[in-house]
Amino acid sequence: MPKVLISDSLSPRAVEIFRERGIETDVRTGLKPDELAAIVGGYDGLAIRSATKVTKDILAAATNLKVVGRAGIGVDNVDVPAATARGVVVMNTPFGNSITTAEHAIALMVALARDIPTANASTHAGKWEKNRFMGVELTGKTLGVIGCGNIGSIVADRALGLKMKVVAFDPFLTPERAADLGVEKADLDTLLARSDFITLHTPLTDQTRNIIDAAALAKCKRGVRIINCARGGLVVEEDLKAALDSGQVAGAAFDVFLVEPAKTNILFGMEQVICTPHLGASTTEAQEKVALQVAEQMADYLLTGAIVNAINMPSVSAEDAPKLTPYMALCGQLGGFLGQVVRSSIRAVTVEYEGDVADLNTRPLTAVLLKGLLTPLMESVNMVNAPTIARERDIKVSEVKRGEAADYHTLIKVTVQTESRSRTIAGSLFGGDKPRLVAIDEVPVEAELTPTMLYIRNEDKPGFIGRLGVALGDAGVNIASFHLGRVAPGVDAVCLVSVDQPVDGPLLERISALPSVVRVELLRF
Ligand SMILES: NC(=O)c1ccc[n+]([C@@H]2O[C@H](COP(=O)([O-])OP(=O)(O)OC[C@H]3O[C@@H](n4cnc5c(N)ncnc54)[C@H](O)[C@@H]3O)[C@@H](O)[C@H]2O)c1
Ligand SMILES: O=C(O)[C@H](O)COP(=O)(O)O
Repeated sequence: MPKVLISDSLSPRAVEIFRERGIETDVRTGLKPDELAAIVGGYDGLAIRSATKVTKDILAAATNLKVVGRAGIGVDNVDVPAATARGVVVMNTPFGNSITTAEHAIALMVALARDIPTANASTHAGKWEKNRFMGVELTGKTLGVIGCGNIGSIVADRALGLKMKVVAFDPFLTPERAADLGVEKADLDTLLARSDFITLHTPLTDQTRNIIDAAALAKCKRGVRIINCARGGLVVEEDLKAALDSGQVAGAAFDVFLVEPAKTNILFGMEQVICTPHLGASTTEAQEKVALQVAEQMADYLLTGAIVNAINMPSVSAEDAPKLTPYMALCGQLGGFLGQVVRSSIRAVTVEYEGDVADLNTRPLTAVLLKGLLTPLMESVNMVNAPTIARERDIKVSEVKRGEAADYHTLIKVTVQTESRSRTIAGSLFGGDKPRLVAIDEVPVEAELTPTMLYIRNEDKPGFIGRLGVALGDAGVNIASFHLGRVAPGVDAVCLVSVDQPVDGPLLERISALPSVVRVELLRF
């Protein structure tokens, strides 16, 4: 039974779902990195929010870990490349807290416009400073949205409802989508120059880090107000402080900080600054949604292999997972076969999917195939990291799909181009779910791949089969199945022999010395 550790504060729905699905679940929040490292090796899944840092060291200790589930959006607290390298799927819940976070941004904008936190504190203190607080109206004002994805577009929608004008800067926002949303697409400088309020909703990337710095702030309207509910690091906090001091920026509302948990910060104590402790996603509704989603997604993956919302793997629906299972086995075998016979470095891999299989999601199949191909050549390859390893090694991987198959209702043909030559192998499913090899280098040969096999290339001459049988028999090796293939009489032939006993080096040498044998390989599956 798989085991999951919940290491951040998740709604109890997550535990209920894991347990309903038969997954043993422990909840241990607030662990220090060394405490987490000490126990994480015992778990197949790790469910987190933003507090747990899933570093390289934690992943190295997580020897059984198969999946990290982020109940939320940002995965900047997870070392995704390290997880990928170790074959750990990282998944998030990309929509569960979007509305709630957008509402927090709007709440902060309204609070900034009317100075609500300071007025609240003053009133609680019995001061009744009615003349001290003079707000600004939102109607007719311009809101600049930096990053108009899920959350940014909800913020834009709500702001339009408040009768604001919305200008959006997002290189990936199409003009059609901007028109649908009712926002004006603009470049960053235009947004900065026109906005009365600016709200940030991008992930933290190399392009967005410090996107609001002293130079950007200088391009803003004097008296602009800035809201950041996305990630600390998008705004240079020192530059913002200087702009607040000079009056260039009238106010700022921050939910996220460069260093979190933010126990001290250069912006703390400034009257014009509203701060919340990363509460964007903290509503009952959003936390129920993300906990439920992450638990379902992780349970599906651990129990059925279905993959949804993974950052480092193509999706596989629960409906597709059982259909893909026999093809996964076939692809693993085809890749494994080629990986054991190639002799020089691989330049390119082409996978042709024909017939029924062409209608399926083939990306996971290619990933499994690459795993099979690379496993004999290097250590620690799995279907999560195999595509990355192939890319890093400059192996060009391509897929071709054809709805029609010539001789088989479903066919997967793999061509590996090495420095010196190309090799092709093809396989199909017999009876809907039994993997079968059907051709090697265009030579037809129908064979089930079993744990120990001899792959022999030979000249098609009389006497070969008898001599091979004698050699195996003399060594006490029983033939379980024997498959021959040739293009035409007398030309090169292929022989695949499944054997019941181990084949040692001297026996292999004896077989390769037999007349007519061109090459012999011992294959393991
Ligand atoms: N405060 C919180 O509690 C909280 C809650 C949820 C999400 N978030 C954060 O909010 C951010 C946005 O989340 P989302 O769900 O809207 O993500 P999203 O992926 O749907 O949208 C992000 C948008 O940013 C745009 N973008 C990327 N690079 C850009 C660039 N250089 N300049 C301008 N735009 C760029 C993308 O095109 C995309 O449209 C994430 O960083 C997420 O972690 C914070
Ligand atoms: O990226 C997110 O989903 C938010 O930052 C929410 O983080 P949290 O789950 O720690 O509140």
